[in-house]
Amino acid sequence: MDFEAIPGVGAKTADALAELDDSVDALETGDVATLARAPSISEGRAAAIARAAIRIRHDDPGGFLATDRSRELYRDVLSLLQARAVTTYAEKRLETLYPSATASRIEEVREFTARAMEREPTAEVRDALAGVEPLSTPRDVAVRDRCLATTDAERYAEARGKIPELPVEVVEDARELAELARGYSTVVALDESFTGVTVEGDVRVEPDALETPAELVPERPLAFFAENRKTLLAAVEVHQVTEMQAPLDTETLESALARVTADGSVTGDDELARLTDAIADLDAAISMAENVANDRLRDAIRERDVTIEGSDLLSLVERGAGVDSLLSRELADEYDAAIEAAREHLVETLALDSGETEIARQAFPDEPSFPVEHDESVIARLREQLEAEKSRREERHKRDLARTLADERESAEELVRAALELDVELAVSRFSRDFDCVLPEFDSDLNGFEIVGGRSPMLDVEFSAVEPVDYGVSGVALLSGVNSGGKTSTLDLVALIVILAHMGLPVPAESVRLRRFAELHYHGKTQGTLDAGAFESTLREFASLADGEAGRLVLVDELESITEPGASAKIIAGILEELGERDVTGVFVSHLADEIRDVADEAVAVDGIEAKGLVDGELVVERSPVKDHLARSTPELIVEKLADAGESGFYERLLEKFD
Ligand SMILES: Nc1ncnc2c1ncn2[C@@H]1O[C@H](COP(=O)(O)OP(=O)(O)OP(=O)(O)O)[C@@H](O)[C@H]1O
Repeated sequence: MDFEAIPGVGAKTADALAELDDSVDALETGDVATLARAPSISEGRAAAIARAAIRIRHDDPGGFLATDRSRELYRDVLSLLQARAVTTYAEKRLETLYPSATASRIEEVREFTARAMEREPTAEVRDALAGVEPLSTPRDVAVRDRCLATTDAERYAEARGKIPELPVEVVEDARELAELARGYSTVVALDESFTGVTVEGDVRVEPDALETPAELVPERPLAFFAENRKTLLAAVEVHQVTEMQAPLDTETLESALARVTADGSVTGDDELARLTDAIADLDAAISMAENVANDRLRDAIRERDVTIEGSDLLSLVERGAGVDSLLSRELADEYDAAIEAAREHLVETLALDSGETEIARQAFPDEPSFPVEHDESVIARLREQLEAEKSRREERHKRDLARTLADERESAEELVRAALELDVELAVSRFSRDFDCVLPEFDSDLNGFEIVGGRSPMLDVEFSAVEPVDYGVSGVALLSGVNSGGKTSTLDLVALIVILAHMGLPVPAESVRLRRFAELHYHGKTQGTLDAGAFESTLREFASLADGEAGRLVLVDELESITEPGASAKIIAGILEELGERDVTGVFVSHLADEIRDVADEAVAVDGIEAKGLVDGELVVERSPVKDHLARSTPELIVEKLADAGESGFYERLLEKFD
């Protein structure tokens, strides 16, 4: 794949992507976690690359979010979704969902969404997902207790290339092979010529061994399962609690994984456990056995009255004969019993088998001496024997396990991928459930949007307290209304729903119909009057807005705050006229609806968020804008209230000015 064809991917990034085994697949599926494993590619960049690759696939020019405010809202939407993901993978993967004007992309995500909305995000599955992580590549395996042997230089090179995990040795003859067998628990001879040769130790002649590397180094296929054991088990659990169809037999995988430890060794075999314990306890057991013998002998000596004949004493003194000879004469039986107790202690503590017992018994000398000391070379031999037995047994188990698991790697990868993808679906499902969402309906006959019962999850009130808003606009409209009536919140709601709809996601409303927009231009409220320079550049921005392509949705919040009210009304009227002539949908929030209507050449639609009245000094607002209705302003409402109270004729006369 030509990575450089992806917009924003230069030669360096393309090289980094090429270093990944599965970058093509990751780009195809939007697997941001995998892409971010490429050298020097951050997660944010990986998400941008994945989005760019998706855009190429859909021939999508991008740029739907045309202003800072619309981009800001998109980030907010994304955060709401990401907060509902369990795994980091899903969080990153959600970043590949972006608002698009391209039908095929929207449709692709809508199919995913329809599936996602069916999913039940139970606490059980979320708990199971907490243990699932993207699979990691196992570190290189190095085996030290097994080696390959050959007499042939070419064969040597081939073995080094094919089996880098094992040491490969060149030998001249059977004698050197035997020597090698003393240093390794298993030697695999690769030459036919060794067939029939008998040497001591575990030496196998296998001329075809290089053809079956997994038999030679079962550690190779096992390393993947060992490294990813926890994730694989969690992925199995995810499949079990959701009753999702698994791509492999989960019971077989579970019982195989129960025999692998995270560091790649095998467990679950009593004999192996015995050998492992014996090796670990050997030093402690030998010194305990020594103590047993010495304690017994010490007691025996202490209790004994020794009568020594003069000639013996003379011989001891003159010839420097050791006390040992006296010991052997006087305490031979006690010594034998003490040594027997020490040997038994060693054999029993380490649970040695008969072959090992034979070696272990030699650790204590038959010749009496005090204090009793073990023979370290015998213990070294015993240790070697135990370690060799352990290695061979372990290798056999690993080979068994490798046979069970080797062909399951792809299915295991699929198992984890499915669990991680489920988390992406569950995040969408939770979002949809938390905010009572529906899938919106795209309708090419509309020149705007129709929202019924829309509730924004981004307000500064609890979602349960958010009042539903019905609002629809076809063409261009002004939105008037009382202060704090919810005009900005309505624009936010429209933008939020439009962004979600163009991402292919469900929207927080009872129902939504809308046209597919080309771009979203949302201009938030400007803070205060602009100086001449800033005013000029804002005006330039709006000129390009008026000239831009068809099919846009333009949302503008109180543009009048950029300059004095009279000039603002004229500017807004001018922009509305331009937009009205093009195929653009627009909502302009303004307190100057009356003034704008006065200076506009064409009729301007005005909707209004109306206050139903004042209760305890608080406005009671009907949040859904009333169509074709200029809402009364807050001052007007207050004057009206005072006039109704009949306190002074002044209020009645003042009220007339508002008509
Ligand atoms: N649909 C709604 N449900 C519940 N509360 C809402 C809703 N819409 C708005 N509000 C509340 O009203 C407050 C004011 O809303 P908003 O800022 O949108 O009003 P505004 O009409 O734009 O005000 P201004 O004229 O001062 O710009 C919000 O902070 C929110 O607490």
